[in-house]
Amino acid sequence: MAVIDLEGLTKDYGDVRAADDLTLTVDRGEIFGYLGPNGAGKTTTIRMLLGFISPTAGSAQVLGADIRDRKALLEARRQVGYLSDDPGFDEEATGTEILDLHAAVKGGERRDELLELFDPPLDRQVREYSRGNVQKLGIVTTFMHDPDLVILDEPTSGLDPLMKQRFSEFLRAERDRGVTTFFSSHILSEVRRLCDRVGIIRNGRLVTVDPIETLLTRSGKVVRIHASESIPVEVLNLEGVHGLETSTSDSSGGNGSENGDTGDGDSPAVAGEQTAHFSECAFTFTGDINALLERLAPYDLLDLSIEEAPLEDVFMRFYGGEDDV
Ligand SMILES: Nc1ncnc2c1ncn2[C@@H]1O[C@H](COP(=O)(O)OP(=O)(O)OP(=O)(O)O)[C@@H](O)[C@H]1O
Repeated sequence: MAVIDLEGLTKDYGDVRAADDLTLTVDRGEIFGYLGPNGAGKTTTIRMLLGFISPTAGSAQVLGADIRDRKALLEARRQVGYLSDDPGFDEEATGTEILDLHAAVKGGERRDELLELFDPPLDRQVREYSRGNVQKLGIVTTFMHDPDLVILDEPTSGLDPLMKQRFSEFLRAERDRGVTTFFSSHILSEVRRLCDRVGIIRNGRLVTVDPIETLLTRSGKVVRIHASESIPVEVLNLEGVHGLETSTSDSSGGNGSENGDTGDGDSPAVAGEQTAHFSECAFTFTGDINALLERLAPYDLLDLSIEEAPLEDVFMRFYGGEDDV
């Protein structure tokens, strides 16, 4: 069942189209990552889903409520937890006072349990809080009424690595209980660790919505080879070799070069002024690993590593090119 359902959702601020024809669904029990750089339209999308601003066009449903139906959305929002990128707590109030207020408005049956995990200094005024403590207080207010859906806008900003880890584990446990998470972020490593599917938004438009594995598969592997002998570069004239960098201690091959995409199937793997041989190389590989190993089999390798490409590379692939990626 779709917990969030966007259909052509669009928002204009004057001349700025902050959200452009967004269509996607988030299913029950899913952690959905909503990735994009600053100004991409993430917060605008979230604010429409919560009814803070109205769409210019299109529609959306949250827990079955049409966001344009004020009464239905208010009712649905009782089951929603929202962590803003700027919680805007009353600076004069203490943590305890803020939690009491939230509990009075929406309930707080999980308050104590959450405070065991995320422990802001409750007796102090929020004005004395560090960014991380504000965030911890925000996490408690978001989950304390045991919502079915949580919408989190950059939820880990300010948290130290230990707290980030704790928050990740907590979100996974919530998912196992059937809680749905819509998680906006520009931090790719945390999306990789946490999310089941990822939507990438850029200039208000959804560039792609994919399972995280698909993004990682598309991004390929980083391959590094170290050989005890010189290998002809032609060996890597293979579909799926990108950004080949070679070096050699061998006098026959020069000192190294970057060859760019080589294995597109049509063009020769090595054109122009590359080394003819290499003893060390690194490249991104989106092709068939078996074909690569077959090519390398005749050579004496000292080391071979095949690692997942950093998600940053995936991001660059979507953001680095032309407008209509
Ligand atoms: N109230 C507003 N009036 C005019 N333009 C706005 C308003 N709010 C946002 N925008 C513009 O809409 C676009 C999307 O902004 P939005 O805050 O949704 O992006 P974001 O992805 O959440 O960015 P960030 O990661 O920086 O929070 C930006 O160009 C922004 O300048």
